[in-house]
Amino acid sequence: MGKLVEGVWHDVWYDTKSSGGKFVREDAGFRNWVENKPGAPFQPESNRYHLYVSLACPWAHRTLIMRELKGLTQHIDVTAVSPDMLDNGWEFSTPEPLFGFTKMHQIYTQAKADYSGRVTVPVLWDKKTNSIVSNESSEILRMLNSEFNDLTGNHTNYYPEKLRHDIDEWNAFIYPNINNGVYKTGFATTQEAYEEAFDNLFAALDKVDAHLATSRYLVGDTLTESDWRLFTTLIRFDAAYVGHFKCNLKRIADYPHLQGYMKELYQFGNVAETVSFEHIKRHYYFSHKGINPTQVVPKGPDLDLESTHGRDGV
Ligand SMILES: N[C@@H](CCC(=O)N[C@@H](CS)C(=O)NCC(=O)O)C(=O)O
Repeated sequence: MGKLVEGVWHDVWYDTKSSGGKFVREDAGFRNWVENKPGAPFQPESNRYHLYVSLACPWAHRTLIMRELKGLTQHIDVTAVSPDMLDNGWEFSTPEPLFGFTKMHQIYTQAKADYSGRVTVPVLWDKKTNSIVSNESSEILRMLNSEFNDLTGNHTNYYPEKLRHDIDEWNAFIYPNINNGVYKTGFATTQEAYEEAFDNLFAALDKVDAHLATSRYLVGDTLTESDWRLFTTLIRFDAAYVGHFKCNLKRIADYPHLQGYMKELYQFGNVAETVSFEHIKRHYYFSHKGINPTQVVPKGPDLDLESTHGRDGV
């Protein structure tokens, strides 16, 4: 774990001292867009882009899901990093295919030799300009959702115009309280910061569970990007966050509606193939030595994800 400072790798853990024990996530550094319009520098083209992900990472996972849902698997290839993120940050267990690099920070300095900032996944790489289009998953998600439609013929829209208000509202609620809420709970270094994040997280899960009692998905009966953004945290919850991040008031399996909802999304299309509990458990329990010094990875839990989700009547 570390960061680049003017192109040089430094091994440093997150600074929580300057924020009273609270974990504060840094903004992404590359914010360009693939756009299907004349003259745009990043055009949607088959085999032009490469997606670097971690199968453990919830932010990267949502881009991987969108790539599947939008029929982009034969147009955008993927490289997954090793689940172990230690002194060198994210690494490749075998050299990655584009340059033969063994470390993710080399991809960043290949794009910008004097880059300063954290080296995060996902990264959408452009083979044509030899640069990073974006390392912000929420924006990569939108590009995959809409900009490659002419190429794939897949016009399913997970961010439709008429539902944007509700989708934006759910995203604004779920990101700080749930997606990042589990990290704020797990990375807190004071009792107060931990308890505040913990209370906030479970209040948010209670609210979503109650909503799902009468609503098939977050926004009525249409599956939207908000569902996929929530899903990647839910699917990691019982396997990693309950134990490793001490998010242990309840498991998702204890929630009457969240559990069935999560199972329905898991069973949707090829989504199950994007989920790797091996990477998820190994990454969290093995990489965060400050939290789990023995690096022992738990064998369980036994998750029941294949049985009927029971959501058809909602
Ligand atoms: N804003 C980014 C956040 C991505 C992110 O924080 N990814 C984590 C993995 S789950 C990471 O790569 N962390 C490495 C680090 O912070 O040094 C996004 O959503 O794309």
